Amino acid sequence: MPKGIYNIPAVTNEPILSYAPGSPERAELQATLKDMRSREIDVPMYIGGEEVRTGNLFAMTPPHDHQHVLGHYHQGEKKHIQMAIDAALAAKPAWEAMAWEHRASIFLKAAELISGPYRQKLNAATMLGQSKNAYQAEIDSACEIADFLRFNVQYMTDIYKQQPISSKGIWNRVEQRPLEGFVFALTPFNFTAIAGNLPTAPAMMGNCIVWKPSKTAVYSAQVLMEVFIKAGVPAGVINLVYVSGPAASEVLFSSPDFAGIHFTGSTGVFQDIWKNIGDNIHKFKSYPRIVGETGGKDYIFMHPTAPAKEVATAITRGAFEYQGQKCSAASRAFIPASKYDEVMAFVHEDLKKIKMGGTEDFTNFVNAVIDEASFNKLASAIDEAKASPDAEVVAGGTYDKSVGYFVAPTIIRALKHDYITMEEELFGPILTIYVYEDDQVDETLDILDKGSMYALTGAIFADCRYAIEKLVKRLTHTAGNFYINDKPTGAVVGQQPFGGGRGSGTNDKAGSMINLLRWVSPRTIKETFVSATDYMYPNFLED
Ligand SMILES: NC(=O)c1ccc[n+]([C@@H]2O[C@H](COP(=O)([O-])OP(=O)(O)OC[C@H]3O[C@@H](n4cnc5c(N)ncnc54)[C@H](O)[C@@H]3O)[C@@H](O)[C@H]2O)c1
Ligand SMILES: N[C@@H](CCC=O)C(=O)O
Repeated sequence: MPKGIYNIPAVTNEPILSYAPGSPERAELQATLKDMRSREIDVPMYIGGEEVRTGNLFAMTPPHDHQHVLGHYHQGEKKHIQMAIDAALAAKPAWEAMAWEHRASIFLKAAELISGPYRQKLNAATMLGQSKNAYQAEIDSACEIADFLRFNVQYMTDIYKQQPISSKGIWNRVEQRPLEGFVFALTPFNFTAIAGNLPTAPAMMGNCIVWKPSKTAVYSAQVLMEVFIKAGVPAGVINLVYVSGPAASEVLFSSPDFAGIHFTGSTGVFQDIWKNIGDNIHKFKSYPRIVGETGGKDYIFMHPTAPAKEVATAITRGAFEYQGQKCSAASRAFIPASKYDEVMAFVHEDLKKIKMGGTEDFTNFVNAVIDEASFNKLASAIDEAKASPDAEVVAGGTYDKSVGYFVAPTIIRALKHDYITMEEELFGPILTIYVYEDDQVDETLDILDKGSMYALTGAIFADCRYAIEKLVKRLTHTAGNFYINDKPTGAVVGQQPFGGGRGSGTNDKAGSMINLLRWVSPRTIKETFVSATDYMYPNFLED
């Protein structure tokens, strides 16, 4: 039993290491990459604390070197999902009963392991398996995941501390119960931090989890699981399975104990999942919590007063870092006609210098896209733009999949504001620019607002405070994360809580108290110190 009302250690963001030539972290990361690349690993599923091997092996390969095998994972089938559900339900009573400070300790320890002894292993796994360069891996698989774990522990205690008032003679309390049943964490390929956050956020609040990562991010998911086990997550609390999404959904959404889904991925998949849950609603013991952060058509809007160099830099970083595979990546830009040539001149200067290649060569700014399906989709979009009378490819436009899935940073100029790549998410290093007449700011804002189903991130650039004020107001519902004079990527846990509206998701803000509140079901307790002994109220008495 707790013998105190504890405060957790002060929480701050994990510092980003530089990996500059000669730095110790660069040497350590290079040695880890060499070691991990040189051997093949065997990756089991983890169900109820047991390593489960099926012998149905799938190869894991670096997207930038697809003939090199990093190892194999054991693919499961529907019965493994049922085993994971059973394990989660079996682990639940003890986990739910554990005092919060012990849950907190486990996840704070996981953060320390990630920022310390596991830092380079998790970075190297992300670099090799998901083709992130050292900087992109560091901000994701070292800093963002450590921040999620630490800040969420802080938010958990803040939630527990929020209590109602009590009148004289009574004591009101709110108890934050975990959900009844299990939570399904369905995670995307593009951020190791998100893959780690989706199972741990509900687990921290006392829930037990079935976790299915993307098949293209199993290599780093395995390292995350190693960390969770080392940190002391008990058997059955987080069960990691590799089963196809549709097969997993069929079993999970038929279980009466399904209590919620924590999803990040594409909008189409989320909408199918929502429908599926709706169709099965009569089967569940409670109304499942549905939390999903999905796609985007994130924008940069340049006002005629904005400086060209700053906008060009935001384009290069915001659209092409991690090959544009951030849900936050700029994929459409609105540039005034008077500034277009100047902005493009700066962007061309950047693109001339950018190197593209594998992640083990630290000088490569751009690496490979995640897999062949993505490569083919991006290559087709480029070919269609080249052939279309409504578009022009004004930068990049080349691709090659002979060694890795490489697509050069590409800019399409849309000659019509509703050209397809102005509206649909491609999820790759392709930015579409629409050039507007300087005196058509209002009309262009309407196009921006109505031109896509998404509302995830957006950035405005302006050098006039009246213009900034106007744009902030006019674009209220176009982005859940809005940037003034900065690129639309790179939200930091604790500083810019992340998530979007409209088709981009439920906007439950990953790494915030709002998100953690979705994983609890509060019970209000009223205790009366001296109970009433007379049913009568004074107004019923005779004069
Ligand atoms: N809004 C955000 O915070 C955010 C963050 C990261 C990524 N994203 C979005 O994620 C997408 C990229 O990630 P992705 O390619 O891994 O997404 P995805 O939708 O293809 O996959 C996400 C997860 O769902 C599973 N899945 C795929 N099809 C399924 C189906 N039919 N039924 C059940 N599960 C299925 C996948 O195996 C994976 O584990 C982009 O659209 C991006 O914008 C959004
Ligand atoms: N925190 C990241 C989230 C990206 C999602 O894929 C960003 O803001 O760029």
